[in-house]
Formats: sequence, C-alpha cells, structure tokens
Amino acid sequence: MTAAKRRAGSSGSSSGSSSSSGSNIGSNGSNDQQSQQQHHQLQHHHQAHQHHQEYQQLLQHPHHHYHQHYSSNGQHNHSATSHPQQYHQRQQQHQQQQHHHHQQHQATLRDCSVKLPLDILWLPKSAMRPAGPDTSPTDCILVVGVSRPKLAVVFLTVMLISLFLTFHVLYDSAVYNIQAAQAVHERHRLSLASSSSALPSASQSGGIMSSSGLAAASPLTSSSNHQPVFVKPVQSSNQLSHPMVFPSSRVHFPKTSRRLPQALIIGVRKCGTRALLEMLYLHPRIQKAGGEVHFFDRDENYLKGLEWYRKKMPHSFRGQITIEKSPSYFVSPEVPERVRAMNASIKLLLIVREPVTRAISDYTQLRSHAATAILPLAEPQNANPNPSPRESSGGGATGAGGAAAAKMPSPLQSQSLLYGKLQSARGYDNALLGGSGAGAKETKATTGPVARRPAGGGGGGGAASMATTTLSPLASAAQMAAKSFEELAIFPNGTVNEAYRPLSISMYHVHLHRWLEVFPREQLLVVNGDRLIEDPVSQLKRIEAFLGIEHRVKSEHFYFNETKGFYCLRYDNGDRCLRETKGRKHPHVDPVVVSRLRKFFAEYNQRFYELVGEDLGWPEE
Ligand SMILES: Nc1ncnc2c1ncn2[C@@H]1O[C@H](COP(=O)(O)OS(=O)(=O)O)[C@@H](OP(=O)(O)O)[C@H]1O
Repeated sequence: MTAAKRRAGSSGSSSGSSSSSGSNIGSNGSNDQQSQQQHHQLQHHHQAHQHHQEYQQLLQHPHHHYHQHYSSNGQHNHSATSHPQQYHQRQQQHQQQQHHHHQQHQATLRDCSVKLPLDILWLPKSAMRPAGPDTSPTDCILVVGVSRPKLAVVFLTVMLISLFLTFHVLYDSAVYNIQAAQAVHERHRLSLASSSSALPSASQSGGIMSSSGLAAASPLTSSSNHQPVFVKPVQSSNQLSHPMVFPSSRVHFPKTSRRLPQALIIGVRKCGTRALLEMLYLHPRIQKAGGEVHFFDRDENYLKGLEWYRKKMPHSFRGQITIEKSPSYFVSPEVPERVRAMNASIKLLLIVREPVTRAISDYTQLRSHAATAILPLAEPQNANPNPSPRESSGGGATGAGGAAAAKMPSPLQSQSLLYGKLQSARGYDNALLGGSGAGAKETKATTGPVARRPAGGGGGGGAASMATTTLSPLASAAQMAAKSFEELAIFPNGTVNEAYRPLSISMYHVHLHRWLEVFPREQLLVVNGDRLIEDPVSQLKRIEAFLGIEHRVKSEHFYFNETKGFYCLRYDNGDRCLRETKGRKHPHVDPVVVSRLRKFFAEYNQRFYELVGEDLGWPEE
C-alpha cells in the first residue's frame, strides 16, 4: 500500500508535469497508450486507496448503521471504479448518502443532547470501540467539551457553593435539634421536680403557675419555693426550629450549653423577684434558672464548686443571658465577695418595694407556711386510713409490695419531712416570732430542735419575752400562725422590733452597703417593685437597656387579670399568671402600726436613696 501510495503520489506530480516531460513520453511513443492506461489505473488505485482510507476512518466512525451501509456500498464502489464519470457520480451519490446518514446520525444525536452552557454531546459507545456484534445502539457515553470556560467555572462554583451550604444547613440543623431536645428535656425535668417539691420552705420564693391550675394539683407544691417553680409547659417542637432556616422568636444561635449566670436577681425577698424573672424570660435573649439555686448563700452548696452551680443553669444559646434569682443573696453577708470571685463584671438586679408593705408581705408568707406545716400534722391518720402493715410499722417502704408506699410517704415519714423543713427554715421562719437582726444570715439549714433566738435591741415584752423558749417545730409553727403582724413588729412599749426579720430585711441600706463595697454602682440596677406591679413594661425597658439587650418585651406580652389583681404573662403558647403564692391577700394591719413603721423606716429609706442616687418616694407615715 505504501509503495502504491508513493507511486500514486509521484504519478500525480508527473501528470501535472506531463507536458514538460513530453520528450520522455514522445521518445517512448509505443508505450504512450499503455502509460496513459497505467496512469488511469494509478489514479483509480489512488482514489480507491483514498476511499479505503475513508472507509477505514468510517469504520471507526461512531454510527453503527452508517458503517453497515457503507460496507455494502464499498463493494459496489470497487467494481464501479472503471469509469471516472461514473466514479464521480457514485462519489456524489456517496456524498449524498453520507450527508443523509450524517443527518440521520444528527437526528439520533439530538435525542441525547443536553442544552447546557457546557457543550455536552451524547455519543454512542460504539463510537469509541470497533464495531462488533455486541454493540448496542442504546449505549451512550457523555462527551463534555467546554466551549465557554468562564461560564463553566461560574456554573461549577455555584454548584459547589450550593452543595456546601446544603450540607452546612443539614449539619447545623442536626446539631441544633439534638441540643434543643436536651434543653427541652431539662426544662421538662425541672418542671417535674418543681411539681414534686412537696413542702413549704419559708426561705424561698414561689413561682409561676399555669392559669389552668396545673400547679394546684399538689396542695403543697404551691407553697413550696425551694425547688424550681417553673410550671410552663414544655415548648412545642415548632418553636425549636432551626435558627438559620426557620427563625423563631426564642432561637437565634445554633449551639447551646449551660453557662454561669451573667446577671443575678439578688433580692429583695417579696418584692417581685419571681415576677421580674418570669417577665424577663419573655425576652428571647434571656434564659433563667428554674429555681432558686442558693449557691452563694449556703455553704453546703458553695463548697460544691462552680461546676455544680453551672450544671444548675439552663441551656442557653450564644448571646443569651442566663439569670438566676435567689432573694436571700441580698441579705447574706458573704455573698457579694463570692459573686465577685465568680464574675467581677456580673450585672446585679435589685428589686425593692415600699419597706413596710414588703414586711407585711413577708409576714403573710411566713404565716401561710406555718399554717401549711401544721395542717397535715394535725391529722396524720387521715392521710391513709388503712395503712398497710409495712407502712404502719414505720419502716422504709421496700420490697415487692412497697413500691406504692415508696412513692407515697407514710404519715410518720410525712411528719419527719415536715419537721425537717421547719427546722431548715427556722433561721428565717423563727424570725416571725421576733428572730435575728438585720445582719444575721437569712437561712441556714441546721439540725436539732428549733430554738428561739433572743430578740436583739427591741426591749422587753411581747415577742421578746418568748425568745428564750425552746419550741418543737410543731409548737413553733403553731405560734407562727397565731401571732399577728402588729404583735411581732411592735413591742408593747411601742418600740419597733428591729430584730424582727421581716423588718430587718426591709432596711435596704444596711445590706446594699455591703454590695457597694464590692461592686461599682453601675453594675447594679434598682428596680421599683411597686411600679413593676402597675406598669411592668416601663421597668422592663430600663432593665433591657441595663442588660444591653434590645427592647423586646412589650405591652402585648401582658394582660391584666381582674381576679388576681395583677398582670399576667402572655407566651407564644398560652397565658400564665404567677402562682397563688404571689399576690396573697395581706392581713389587715392596724394603720397606727403601719404609720409607726413608716416613720421608723423614713430615715433608713433616705440612706438607701443616697446610696442608689434615686428618691423612690416611699411614704414617711
Ligand atoms: N404580676 C405579678 N403577679 C403576681 N405577683 C406579683 C406580680 N408582680 C409583682 N408581684 C409581687 O411579687 C410578690 C412576691 O415577691 P417575690 O416573688 O420576690 O417573692 S419571693 O421572695 O420569691 O417569695 C408578691 O407579693 P405579695 O402580693 O405580697 O404576695 C406580689 O405583690
């Protein structure tokens, strides 16, 4: 083939120069015709060879049908190469057929084409391998040619970014859902713990109650302030949507963890500390500890360390502020230093109320707790008229039949539980009978019989005359419930019993002084508790500014409940009022006593105004 090709090549060139080589031809006249024939043969051979080459190429050409068709014509062509004209006709025919097949081929290709910025062309697989019996016309391969590289790069970049974002959102969503589920579980656990808290503790405060009366299911729960008192139902899952994808009112950040509080409501007891915390919790940037943790004021808790305290905190998102409230912090001398040791830049909220009203509110709660403690003791057998032998033996409820008894304490167990509560509360509750002075610790859990403390600085008579008596918890509770506020606050000689705890706590300046020795004034905000009752939004606006969070708690979050006489809270998933332990009806107090006490407090109030730099306008008689 190569020799023939070479020859054909040289004959081609010689035919072009036949006139110039005419002498050679002329000199060999006998061979002229033969050489012409040879020349034609060579030409035909050359064309046949070209054809063969095309045929070989076409063998490798993609289309199967085309190859078959060409093969059948190939033979025919060989036999038809004798006449050039015929050959040209056939070549034309062949070209037309080729064109026709090409169009057919194009039609087949169009079926697989994809219109994209990239030039993507679907070709049959057979185009990439020798034709054979096993080739199938349906087999396709994708040939991608980039005709517009810039567009292709943009296209690919967009694709990659979308892929990355999709993955990121899915990942964050999964992480968030796990953490949010944990947070909800924790809230639920706290609310259960709250409802199972069965006994009153005078040293703690109450909480919020569902308006549907959920908390009232346990009569003792309502008076217990020790355990978390949050009875808000667990948030529905639709409020826990992914913050990036479905922003909700409470959720803005994907990760949660328990954080030490960045703000504390340090007191004052009975001034609206619970109302303040629950109202602040309406703000999406606020998380609250469910109950009063008493970390800084109780040595047994403080010794457990900050990690213990942190674990008592709720889950919060980055950027949220965790707040805990324990009103006894305000009056416990060691607390300011301890708080500073944890966080020197912590924000402190102090809610105060007109001191005499606060003292009466305090007395009302103490008396209520005492009465609650006495009632079950008075009728222990009624709790279970048919006790099982195991229960009546007084032993612990164990074993197969003891499961129910383990849940329901026996009368004896109930009694000892109540005694324990009374004893642990004695540091404060005993003050109802004229207890310790302003500087004394508000609460201190101790064991042993309740001992009346001598009334300090108040003179003789009345409550003070009982001070040396040692009383059993029951007797103490009975006395607590029997004494009037007037008897406890004013001695028979007309002097004020300054040591009476509800009064000593109302001497705000004494306690605040200690805090301002440790913290700069700017770190403490004084909230007017009387105004919080009348106009919560105005006070909350001040607090939001103090905490550095946007103003979000508005009037639509509240409605006035005529029955309670207080504003109640409007959450996304329902309305709630504070428990009935908040807003108890105060006993009637002799106006002369009230006036006497107001005069007594006037001087102390002035000192307090000076400390805080604001006149709160409390009446002086
Ligand atoms: N909205 C609303 N609803 C109900 N009660 C409200 C409200 N706002 C403030 N208050 C007042 O809160 C008082 C109880 O204060 P504290 O929560 O600090 O009490 S405690 O120290 O925690 O026990 C409680 O005191 P008393 O009225 O003496 O019971 C209320 O007057």
